[in-house]
Amino acid sequence: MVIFIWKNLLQTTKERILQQRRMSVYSQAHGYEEELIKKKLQQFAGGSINLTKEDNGIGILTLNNPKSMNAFTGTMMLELQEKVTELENWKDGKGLIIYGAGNTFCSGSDLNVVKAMSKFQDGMNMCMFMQNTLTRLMRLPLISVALVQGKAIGGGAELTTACDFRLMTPGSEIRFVHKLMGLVPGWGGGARLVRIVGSRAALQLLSGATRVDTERALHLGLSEETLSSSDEAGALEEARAWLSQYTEGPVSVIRAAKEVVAGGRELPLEAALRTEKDIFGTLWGGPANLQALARSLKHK
Ligand SMILES: CCC(=O)SCCNC(=O)CCNC(=O)[C@H](O)C(C)(C)COP(=O)(O)OP(=O)(O)OC[C@H]1O[C@@H](n2cnc3c(N)ncnc32)[C@H](O)[C@@H]1OP(=O)(O)O
Repeated sequence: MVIFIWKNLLQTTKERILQQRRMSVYSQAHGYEEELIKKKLQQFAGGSINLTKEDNGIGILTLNNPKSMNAFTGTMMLELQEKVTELENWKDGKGLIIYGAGNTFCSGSDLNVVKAMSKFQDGMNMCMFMQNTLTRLMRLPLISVALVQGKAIGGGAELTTACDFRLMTPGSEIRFVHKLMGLVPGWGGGARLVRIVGSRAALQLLSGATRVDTERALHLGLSEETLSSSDEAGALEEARAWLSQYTEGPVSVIRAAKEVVAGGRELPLEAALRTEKDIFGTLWGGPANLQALARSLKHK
Protein backbone atom coordinates (compact mmCIF):
# COMPACT_ATOMS: atom_id res chain seq x y z
CA MET A 1 0.00 0.00 0.00
CA VAL A 2 2.78 2.41 1.00
CA ILE A 3 4.69 1.60 -2.20
CA PHE A 4 1.52 2.23 -4.21
CA ILE A 5 1.06 5.66 -2.59
CA TRP A 6 4.73 6.53 -3.21
CA LYS A 7 4.52 5.49 -6.86
CA ASN A 8 1.40 7.64 -7.34
CA LEU A 9 3.10 10.57 -5.63
CA LEU A 10 6.16 10.18 -7.84
CA GLN A 11 3.99 10.09 -10.95
CA THR A 12 2.13 13.25 -9.88
CA THR A 13 5.45 14.96 -9.13
CA LYS A 14 6.85 14.03 -12.54
CA GLU A 15 3.72 15.41 -14.23
CA ARG A 16 3.98 18.64 -12.23
CA ILE A 17 7.65 19.09 -13.20
CA LEU A 18 6.74 18.48 -16.85
CA GLN A 19 3.91 21.03 -16.69
CA GLN A 20 6.14 23.68 -15.09
CA ARG A 21 8.76 23.15 -17.77
CA ARG A 22 6.27 23.70 -20.61
CA MET A 23 4.60 26.70 -19.02
CA SER A 24 4.54 29.78 -21.23
CA VAL A 25 4.90 33.29 -19.87
CA TYR A 26 1.94 34.75 -21.77
CA SER A 27 -1.61 33.58 -22.44
CA GLN A 28 -4.88 35.22 -23.49
CA ALA A 29 -5.10 36.70 -19.99
CA HIS A 30 -2.21 38.99 -20.98
CA GLY A 31 -3.89 40.08 -24.20
CA TYR A 32 -1.73 37.64 -26.18
CA GLU A 33 -3.32 36.37 -29.38
CA GLU A 34 -1.24 33.37 -30.43
CA GLU A 35 -3.32 32.23 -33.41
CA LEU A 36 -3.40 35.74 -34.83
CA ILE A 37 0.37 36.21 -34.66
CA LYS A 38 1.00 32.74 -36.08
CA LYS A 39 -1.15 33.60 -39.11
CA LYS A 40 0.80 36.82 -39.62
CA LEU A 41 4.21 35.20 -39.23
CA GLN A 42 3.20 32.57 -41.78
CA GLN A 43 3.13 35.34 -44.42
CA PHE A 44 6.90 35.94 -44.11
CA ALA A 45 8.48 32.80 -45.45
CA GLY A 46 12.12 31.88 -45.94
CA GLY A 47 14.94 29.95 -44.36
CA SER A 48 14.41 27.08 -41.94
CA ILE A 49 15.23 25.76 -38.49
CA ASN A 50 16.65 22.25 -38.69
CA LEU A 51 16.97 19.76 -35.87
CA THR A 52 19.00 16.57 -35.75
CA LYS A 53 18.96 14.33 -32.69
CA GLU A 54 22.18 12.37 -32.31
CA ASP A 55 22.54 8.98 -30.60
CA ASN A 56 24.78 10.55 -27.95
CA GLY A 57 21.75 12.54 -26.69
CA ILE A 58 22.93 15.83 -28.19
CA GLY A 59 20.54 17.74 -30.43
CA ILE A 60 21.86 20.10 -33.09
CA LEU A 61 19.58 23.01 -33.96
CA THR A 62 20.62 24.94 -37.06
CA LEU A 63 19.43 28.45 -37.94
CA ASN A 64 19.41 28.22 -41.68
CA ASN A 65 18.96 31.44 -43.64
CA PRO A 66 22.54 32.28 -44.62
CA LYS A 67 21.68 34.76 -47.40
CA SER A 68 20.32 37.09 -44.66
CA MET A 69 22.95 36.23 -42.03
CA ASN A 70 20.41 33.77 -40.55
CA ALA A 71 17.88 36.49 -39.75
CA PHE A 72 14.61 35.11 -38.37
CA THR A 73 11.82 35.19 -40.94
CA GLY A 74 8.23 34.64 -39.75
CA THR A 75 8.23 30.97 -40.69
CA MET A 76 11.57 30.45 -38.88
CA MET A 77 9.97 31.82 -35.70
CA LEU A 78 7.12 29.32 -36.14
CA GLU A 79 9.57 26.50 -36.86
CA LEU A 80 11.58 27.34 -33.76
CA GLN A 81 8.43 26.90 -31.68
CA GLU A 82 7.79 23.51 -33.34
CA LYS A 83 11.36 22.35 -32.71
CA VAL A 84 11.18 23.38 -29.05
CA THR A 85 8.02 21.27 -28.72
CA GLU A 86 9.85 18.36 -30.38
CA LEU A 87 12.75 18.77 -27.94
CA GLU A 88 10.35 18.86 -24.98
CA ASN A 89 9.13 15.44 -26.08
CA TRP A 90 12.63 13.99 -26.67
CA LYS A 91 13.04 11.64 -23.72
CA ASP A 92 16.63 10.60 -24.58
CA GLY A 93 17.97 14.14 -24.96
CA LYS A 94 20.72 15.46 -22.70
CA GLY A 95 22.25 18.40 -24.56
CA LEU A 96 21.59 20.91 -27.32
CA ILE A 97 23.87 22.97 -29.55
CA ILE A 98 22.40 25.92 -31.46
CA TYR A 99 24.41 27.33 -34.33
CA GLY A 100 23.97 29.26 -37.56
CA ALA A 101 24.60 28.04 -41.10
CA GLY A 102 27.27 29.69 -43.24
CA ASN A 103 29.75 30.62 -40.50
CA THR A 104 27.59 33.21 -38.77
CA PHE A 105 25.16 32.93 -35.88
CA CYS A 106 22.11 35.17 -36.42
CA SER A 107 21.35 38.80 -37.30
CA GLY A 108 18.11 38.90 -35.29
CA SER A 109 14.67 39.45 -36.65
CA ASP A 110 14.36 39.75 -40.42
CA LEU A 111 14.11 43.47 -41.03
CA ASN A 112 11.34 42.91 -43.59
CA VAL A 113 9.25 41.32 -40.84
CA VAL A 114 10.09 44.14 -38.43
CA LYS A 115 8.98 46.75 -40.97
CA ALA A 116 5.77 44.94 -41.88
CA MET A 117 4.84 44.39 -38.22
CA SER A 118 5.25 47.99 -37.16
CA LYS A 119 1.72 48.21 -35.66
CA PHE A 120 1.76 48.19 -31.84
CA GLN A 121 -0.37 45.06 -31.39
CA ASP A 122 1.65 43.06 -33.94
CA GLY A 123 4.89 44.03 -32.23
CA MET A 124 3.55 43.04 -28.81
CA ASN A 125 2.22 39.72 -30.05
CA MET A 126 5.53 38.91 -31.79
CA CYS A 127 7.42 39.86 -28.63
CA MET A 128 5.21 37.57 -26.50
CA PHE A 129 5.45 34.77 -29.07
CA MET A 130 9.26 34.85 -29.02
CA GLN A 131 9.45 35.22 -25.23
CA ASN A 132 7.19 32.18 -24.80
CA THR A 133 9.30 30.11 -27.20
CA LEU A 134 12.67 31.16 -25.78
CA THR A 135 11.48 30.64 -22.20
CA ARG A 136 10.45 27.09 -23.07
CA LEU A 137 13.83 26.64 -24.79
CA MET A 138 15.64 27.83 -21.67
CA ARG A 139 13.58 25.44 -19.49
CA LEU A 140 14.29 22.35 -21.59
CA PRO A 141 15.85 19.56 -19.50
CA LEU A 142 18.83 19.70 -21.89
CA ILE A 143 22.15 21.44 -21.27
CA SER A 144 22.20 24.01 -24.04
CA VAL A 145 25.04 25.79 -25.79
CA ALA A 146 24.93 28.64 -28.30
CA LEU A 147 27.86 28.18 -30.67
CA VAL A 148 28.58 31.74 -31.80
CA GLN A 149 30.43 32.05 -35.09
CA GLY A 150 30.55 35.38 -36.89
CA LYS A 151 27.87 37.68 -35.55
CA ALA A 152 25.06 37.33 -33.01
CA ILE A 153 23.16 40.59 -33.48
CA GLY A 154 19.91 41.94 -31.97
CA GLY A 155 17.51 39.03 -31.54
CA GLY A 156 20.47 36.74 -32.34
CA ALA A 157 22.26 38.05 -29.24
CA GLU A 158 19.03 37.54 -27.28
CA LEU A 159 18.80 33.93 -28.48
CA THR A 160 22.28 33.18 -27.11
CA THR A 161 21.08 34.19 -23.63
CA ALA A 162 18.33 31.54 -23.72
CA CYS A 163 21.08 28.90 -23.69
CA ASP A 164 22.90 27.71 -20.58
CA PHE A 165 26.31 28.39 -22.14
CA ARG A 166 27.89 30.30 -25.00
CA LEU A 167 31.03 29.23 -26.88
CA MET A 168 32.58 31.64 -29.38
CA THR A 169 34.87 31.12 -32.35
CA PRO A 170 37.84 33.45 -33.02
CA GLY A 171 36.72 36.81 -34.40
CA SER A 172 33.07 36.35 -33.49
CA GLU A 173 30.97 38.93 -31.65
CA ILE A 174 27.74 39.33 -29.71
CA ARG A 175 26.01 42.67 -29.95
CA PHE A 176 22.73 43.99 -28.59
CA VAL A 177 22.10 46.64 -31.27
CA HIS A 178 18.54 47.40 -30.14
CA LYS A 179 19.35 50.91 -28.94
CA LEU A 180 20.50 51.83 -32.43
CA MET A 181 17.05 50.80 -33.68
CA GLY A 182 15.26 52.83 -31.02
CA LEU A 183 14.41 49.67 -29.10
CA VAL A 184 15.31 47.50 -26.15
CA PRO A 185 15.42 43.70 -26.27
CA GLY A 186 11.95 42.16 -26.48
CA TRP A 187 12.67 38.44 -26.76
CA GLY A 188 13.58 38.23 -23.06
CA GLY A 189 17.27 38.85 -23.75
CA GLY A 190 17.50 41.87 -21.46
CA ALA A 191 16.19 40.10 -18.38
CA ARG A 192 18.32 37.03 -19.08
CA LEU A 193 21.45 39.10 -19.73
CA VAL A 194 21.17 40.66 -16.26
CA ARG A 195 21.18 37.18 -14.75
CA ILE A 196 24.24 36.19 -16.77
CA VAL A 197 26.54 39.23 -16.49
CA GLY A 198 24.92 41.28 -13.71
CA SER A 199 22.96 44.52 -13.96
CA ARG A 200 25.91 46.91 -14.41
CA ALA A 201 27.50 45.08 -17.31
CA ALA A 202 24.06 44.42 -18.86
CA LEU A 203 23.24 48.12 -18.73
CA GLN A 204 26.55 48.96 -20.40
CA LEU A 205 26.00 46.42 -23.17
CA LEU A 206 22.44 47.59 -23.87
CA SER A 207 22.90 51.33 -23.52
CA GLY A 208 26.21 51.31 -25.40
CA ALA A 209 25.10 48.78 -28.06
CA THR A 210 28.59 47.51 -27.34
CA ARG A 211 30.36 45.03 -29.59
CA VAL A 212 31.33 42.13 -27.34
CA ASP A 213 34.30 40.32 -28.80
CA THR A 214 35.60 36.98 -27.55
CA GLU A 215 37.93 38.51 -24.99
CA ARG A 216 35.31 40.77 -23.44
CA ALA A 217 32.73 37.97 -23.48
CA LEU A 218 35.11 35.74 -21.51
CA HIS A 219 35.86 38.54 -19.07
CA LEU A 220 32.13 39.18 -18.48
CA GLY A 221 31.30 35.50 -18.12
CA LEU A 222 29.09 35.76 -21.20
CA SER A 223 31.19 33.12 -22.96
CA GLU A 224 32.73 29.99 -21.46
CA GLU A 225 35.50 29.52 -23.94
CA THR A 226 36.94 30.74 -27.24
CA LEU A 227 37.23 27.73 -29.50
CA SER A 228 40.25 27.30 -31.73
CA SER A 229 38.40 26.44 -34.97
CA SER A 230 36.82 29.11 -37.13
CA ASP A 231 35.26 26.79 -39.66
CA GLU A 232 31.78 25.36 -39.17
CA ALA A 233 32.65 21.66 -39.01
CA GLY A 234 35.65 22.14 -36.71
CA ALA A 235 33.78 24.48 -34.37
CA LEU A 236 30.81 22.14 -34.17
CA GLU A 237 33.08 19.23 -33.33
CA GLU A 238 34.78 21.26 -30.59
CA ALA A 239 31.42 22.37 -29.19
CA ARG A 240 30.22 18.76 -29.17
CA ALA A 241 33.35 17.66 -27.27
CA TRP A 242 32.97 20.55 -24.79
CA LEU A 243 29.32 19.72 -24.13
CA SER A 244 30.01 15.97 -23.82
CA GLN A 245 31.97 16.62 -20.61
CA TYR A 246 28.63 17.50 -19.03
CA THR A 247 26.26 15.15 -20.84
CA GLU A 248 28.28 12.01 -20.10
CA GLY A 249 26.24 9.72 -17.81
CA PRO A 250 22.67 8.49 -17.28
CA VAL A 251 19.96 10.52 -19.06
CA SER A 252 17.81 10.79 -15.94
CA VAL A 253 20.64 12.29 -13.87
CA ILE A 254 21.83 14.80 -16.49
CA ARG A 255 18.28 16.03 -17.13
CA ALA A 256 17.65 16.28 -13.39
CA ALA A 257 20.82 18.36 -12.90
CA LYS A 258 19.62 20.81 -15.55
CA GLU A 259 16.14 20.96 -14.00
CA VAL A 260 17.50 21.70 -10.52
CA VAL A 261 19.59 24.54 -11.93
CA ALA A 262 16.69 25.88 -14.03
CA GLY A 263 14.55 25.95 -10.87
CA GLY A 264 17.29 27.69 -8.90
CA ARG A 265 17.74 30.24 -11.68
CA GLU A 266 14.08 31.17 -12.02
CA LEU A 267 12.20 30.50 -8.81
CA PRO A 268 12.17 32.15 -5.39
CA LEU A 269 14.31 30.13 -2.95
CA GLU A 270 11.53 28.17 -1.22
CA ALA A 271 9.90 27.16 -4.48
CA ALA A 272 13.34 26.22 -5.90
CA LEU A 273 14.04 24.08 -2.83
CA ARG A 274 10.72 22.28 -3.21
CA THR A 275 11.44 21.71 -6.91
CA GLU A 276 14.87 20.32 -6.01
CA LYS A 277 13.22 17.98 -3.50
CA ASP A 278 10.73 16.79 -6.13
CA ILE A 279 13.48 16.17 -8.69
CA PHE A 280 15.65 14.45 -6.10
CA GLY A 281 12.68 12.15 -5.45
CA THR A 282 12.62 11.05 -9.07
CA LEU A 283 16.22 9.74 -8.74
CA TRP A 284 16.50 8.43 -5.17
CA GLY A 285 16.49 4.62 -5.22
CA GLY A 286 16.30 4.67 -9.01
CA PRO A 287 18.46 2.56 -11.34
CA ALA A 288 21.36 5.04 -11.64
CA ASN A 289 21.43 5.55 -7.89
CA LEU A 290 21.29 1.81 -7.07
CA GLN A 291 23.96 0.95 -9.64
CA ALA A 292 26.29 3.59 -8.23
CA LEU A 293 25.75 2.28 -4.70
CA ALA A 294 26.44 -1.29 -5.83
CA ARG A 295 29.79 -0.20 -7.27
CA SER A 296 30.88 1.24 -3.88
CA LEU A 297 32.48 4.16 -5.67
CA LYS A 298 35.29 6.18 -4.17
CA HIS A 299 35.60 9.75 -5.49
CA LYS A 300 39.34 10.23 -5.12
C1 LIG B 1 14.54 41.44 -31.95
C2 LIG B 1 15.02 42.73 -32.56
C3 LIG B 1 15.88 42.53 -33.78
O1 LIG B 1 16.51 41.52 -33.93
S1 LIG B 1 15.86 43.76 -34.89
C4 LIG B 1 17.05 43.28 -36.09
C5 LIG B 1 18.42 43.57 -35.61
N1 LIG B 1 19.37 43.24 -36.61
C6 LIG B 1 19.88 44.12 -37.46
O2 LIG B 1 19.56 45.28 -37.48
C7 LIG B 1 20.92 43.57 -38.41
C8 LIG B 1 21.12 44.45 -39.60
N2 LIG B 1 22.23 43.92 -40.37
C9 LIG B 1 23.48 44.27 -40.16
O3 LIG B 1 23.79 45.09 -39.30
C10 LIG B 1 24.52 43.64 -41.04
O4 LIG B 1 23.89 43.06 -42.15
C11 LIG B 1 25.33 42.55 -40.28
C12 LIG B 1 24.43 41.53 -39.61
C13 LIG B 1 26.22 43.23 -39.25
C14 LIG B 1 26.20 41.78 -41.29
O5 LIG B 1 27.00 42.69 -42.02
P1 LIG B 1 27.86 42.17 -43.27
O6 LIG B 1 28.67 41.01 -42.83
O7 LIG B 1 28.55 43.33 -43.83
O8 LIG B 1 26.80 41.59 -44.29
P2 LIG B 1 25.66 42.39 -45.11
O9 LIG B 1 25.22 43.60 -44.39
O10 LIG B 1 26.13 42.55 -46.49
O11 LIG B 1 24.47 41.32 -45.04
C15 LIG B 1 24.37 40.23 -45.92
C16 LIG B 1 22.95 40.16 -46.37
O12 LIG B 1 22.14 39.82 -45.24
C17 LIG B 1 21.09 40.76 -45.12
N3 LIG B 1 20.72 40.92 -43.72
C18 LIG B 1 21.55 41.01 -42.67
N4 LIG B 1 20.86 41.13 -41.54
C19 LIG B 1 19.55 41.10 -41.88
C20 LIG B 1 18.32 41.17 -41.16
N5 LIG B 1 18.31 41.26 -39.82
N6 LIG B 1 17.18 41.11 -41.84
C21 LIG B 1 17.16 40.98 -43.18
N7 LIG B 1 18.29 40.89 -43.92
C22 LIG B 1 19.46 40.96 -43.29
C23 LIG B 1 21.67 42.05 -45.70
O13 LIG B 1 20.65 42.93 -46.06
C24 LIG B 1 22.44 41.51 -46.88
O14 LIG B 1 21.51 41.20 -47.90
P3 LIG B 1 21.85 41.59 -49.45
O15 LIG B 1 23.06 40.76 -49.77
O16 LIG B 1 22.14 43.05 -49.47
O17 LIG B 1 20.64 41.20 -50.20
